[in-house]
Amino acid sequence: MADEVVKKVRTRHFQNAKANGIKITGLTSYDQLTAAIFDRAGVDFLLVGDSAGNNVFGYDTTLPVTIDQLIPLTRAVAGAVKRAFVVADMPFGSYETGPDEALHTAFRFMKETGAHAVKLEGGVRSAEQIRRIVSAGIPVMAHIGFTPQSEHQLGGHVIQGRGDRVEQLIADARAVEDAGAFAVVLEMVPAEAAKRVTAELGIPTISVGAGPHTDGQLLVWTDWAGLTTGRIPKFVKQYAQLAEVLGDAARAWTADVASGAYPGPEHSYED
Ligand SMILES: Nc1nc(=O)c2c([nH]1)NC[C@@H]1CN(c3ccc(C(=O)N[C@@H](CCC(=O)O)C(=O)O)cc3)CN21
Ligand SMILES: CC(C)C(=O)C(=O)O
Ligand SMILES: [Mg+2]
Repeated sequence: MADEVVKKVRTRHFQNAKANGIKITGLTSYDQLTAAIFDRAGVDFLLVGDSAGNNVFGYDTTLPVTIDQLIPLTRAVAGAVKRAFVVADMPFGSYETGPDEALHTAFRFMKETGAHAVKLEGGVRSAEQIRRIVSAGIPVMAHIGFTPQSEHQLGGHVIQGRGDRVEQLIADARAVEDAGAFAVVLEMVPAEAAKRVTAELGIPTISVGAGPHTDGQLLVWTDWAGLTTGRIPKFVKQYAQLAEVLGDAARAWTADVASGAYPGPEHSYED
């Protein structure tokens, strides 16, 4: 039987979705098993986030994550999808010094992983980096509002764009659109601020903790699936309780091995 032909998600899908009022969905993914599951379920894009720092490597923040750590994870995700659009997150320290460094990093992800786009943090401060990467033919997803790579400067996990500071958020949004980003993630901003940005921009907005009035939604998969055991943000809705499921399985297995219930004859080989 011939392989099923699937229409791949492209940047134009993001644009068409905004034009037609169809919501865009994204989850993070760091491995081929979850990538294939989310792809088959119809999630539009998979972000190989530097949140791998917390979720794969066990760091407290995303700051220590390197390009060399993310490349094999991104390759695994890109290799596992048939339809989803794969975005490679550029880690802290891989683009801030200027457009040359940013383009060099973007080239590494595009050549070595099979990702379809890159993402980097920052609005006005990252506009020249975005412009240079886009000029080389690489789609860029921007990320403004709360930007985890600057959490020490921002003073922790603080909601951005409240009150008067909505003007800075709008300036950041305009700067990334003007620089050529095809979409922009808004993280931890008030719903009304995200609504204003969404109305004022031509490119789609993706909310992660930015309320319902954006063109799409994104969550960190381990938060969303109840695998994260630490503090999870208010904006997360858990769609499964994987930590509980796996903990129960591990306890049942341990007990079965202790009692001799596992392995049974059906799990053992004949001579
Ligand atoms: N999208 C996203 N960004 C992150 O930076 C992030 C995640 N998800 N998930 C995993 C960890 C956990 N993080 C967080 C971020 C915020 C809160 C939190 O509780 N925030 C408060 C609002 C901020 C405050 O006033 O402290 C909240 O009520 O949501 C918790 C964990 C950071 N990490
Ligand atoms: C939370 C999203 C936007 C992210 O950058 C990540 O997972 O690394
Ligand atoms: Mg990130």
